[in-house]
Amino acid sequence: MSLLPDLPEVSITATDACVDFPIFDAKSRSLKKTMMGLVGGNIASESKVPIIEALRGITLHLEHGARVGLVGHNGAGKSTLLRLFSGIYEPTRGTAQIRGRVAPVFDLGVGMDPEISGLENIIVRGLFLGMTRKQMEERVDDIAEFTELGDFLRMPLRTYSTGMRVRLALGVVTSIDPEILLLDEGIGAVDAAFLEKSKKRLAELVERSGLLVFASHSDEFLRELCDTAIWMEHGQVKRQGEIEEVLRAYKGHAA
Ligand SMILES: Nc1ncnc2c1ncn2[C@@H]1O[C@H](COP(=O)(O)OP(=O)(O)OP(=O)(O)O)[C@@H](O)[C@H]1O
Repeated sequence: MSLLPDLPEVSITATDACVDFPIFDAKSRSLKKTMMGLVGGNIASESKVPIIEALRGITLHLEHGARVGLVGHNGAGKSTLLRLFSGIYEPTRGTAQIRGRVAPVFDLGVGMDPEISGLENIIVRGLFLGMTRKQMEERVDDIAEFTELGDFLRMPLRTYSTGMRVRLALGVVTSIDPEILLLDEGIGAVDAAFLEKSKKRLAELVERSGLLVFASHSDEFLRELCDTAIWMEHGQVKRQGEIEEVLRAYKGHAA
């Protein structure tokens, strides 16, 4: 962590940050022959062990009020950037300073226990996202109603279908009050009517979050929740700016 003075209360500041993944069990000969594709990070092959340079030279500053969409091809570095912002990854080189309470929403199922009931999972998942037990107890009835799961909320989570689990997870996630909300797309498993209902709650969640970074392949969702965007390519920031402008440049490049 670097010592940067006078940063606002809620902010993300990265300076020349890199994240490398050394791959110890790769077939290095075939890797060297591989052409650089459109998809994926950069593979450095000068060293004995191939290194995937998932993020390279990331320099950016985001403050309270920022609503930033992340776009880019598969493997461009969007999820790795979100993990860097959440503190899950430390930069291999450079610095990343995160100020504020972070709610990382990457995998809706993380933090859920299959053996306990839906109601108990609501509390546990809330704690995992940085809420207190008291806050979650105050919200549990509202979340229960939103999920429309009825008596199933008293059944162990392992008895739920995928869509039922997503309903529960979305109910909890959209009830929290984060300072920094990091969203990775992954809410496709619910039926259309429930998704429509969730969009409103998601929009309200974003409204009360201090700072949002949202990785998605859906232009519609990005436009709904974000006003600026970052286009990632091969682990680098290719473009950053107003959302329509970045989407246009990204789409133009892909065509
Ligand atoms: N744990 C890991 N170990 C090794 N390489 C990884 C790991 N996580 C990501 N990578 C590599 O880092 C690069 C960036 O991956 P990342 O998951 O950040 O991409 P993404 O933009 O989120 O892609 P997608 O749109 O497919 O989710 C890719 O080349 C990927 O192979």
